[in-house]
Amino acid sequence: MTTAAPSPVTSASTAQPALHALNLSRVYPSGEGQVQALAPFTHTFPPGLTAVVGPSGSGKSTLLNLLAGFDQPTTGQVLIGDTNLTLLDESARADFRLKHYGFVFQNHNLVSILTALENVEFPLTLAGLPPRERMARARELLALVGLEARGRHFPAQLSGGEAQRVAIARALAGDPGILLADEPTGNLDSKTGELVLSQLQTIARQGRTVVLITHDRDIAALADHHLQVRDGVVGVVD
Ligand SMILES: Nc1ncnc2c1ncn2[C@@H]1O[C@H](COP(=O)(O)OP(=O)(O)OP(=O)(O)O)[C@@H](O)[C@H]1O
Repeated sequence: MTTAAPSPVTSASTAQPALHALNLSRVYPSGEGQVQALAPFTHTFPPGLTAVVGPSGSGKSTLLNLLAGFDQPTTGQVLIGDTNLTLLDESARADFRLKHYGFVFQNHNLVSILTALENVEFPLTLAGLPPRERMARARELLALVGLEARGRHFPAQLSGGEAQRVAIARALAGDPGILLADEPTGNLDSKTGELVLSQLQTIARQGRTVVLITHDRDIAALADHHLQVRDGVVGVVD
């Protein structure tokens, strides 16, 4: 008996590599001295939704930037499956990110002159997918975030929550195993924020590793796993 392959939209199609932070730390120069933005920290981010909370300036974005390979650690490594992200040069890191990571930020950063559908299609165009395939996939992704009826709307015609859900659909275009979200609900009222969070939960339940930075404790409470950052020290909250 043959089993149909799972749709790439409903489950992350690539084998799910674990995301490991190994003795990861970051020290920044500050005036004459230094600031330890992140103290050495070892953790495996499991598939599912991990919320990272902590006060302003505690080191959350530093952690996310290191996990993404946007910034290089002072000590330690980021391992994704067999790949040591920290040892890759900048262009190889960018390449790896394109294939394995999706990003959602506080501002949805949608292109204002493109429709919702075209915004989701955009990374697929860059990836060289033929027009028919990329439109079909963009439609599936919009449906995944419950916005199949909004494909022709421009960002200015969408609510903040809808625009953020389009941004989530766009982040999933490359079928990444890892989704990093920095305050994606920061500009939304609490009800809309919970709706966006529920989309992230759906994505996480498909086997992806989703890391969510948030100031909002109610939003964080809905995650599967919890980390707290204080003065650069990361702790697991049970
Ligand atoms: N490029 C940099 N150079 C020097 N110091 C930095 C740099 N980036 C961050 N820092 C410092 O590192 C510490 C952690 O900053 P980080 O941005 O990670 O905090 P955060 O928890 O994300 O804050 P927020 O919630 O306000 O975004 C802060 O003291 C910050 O001033």
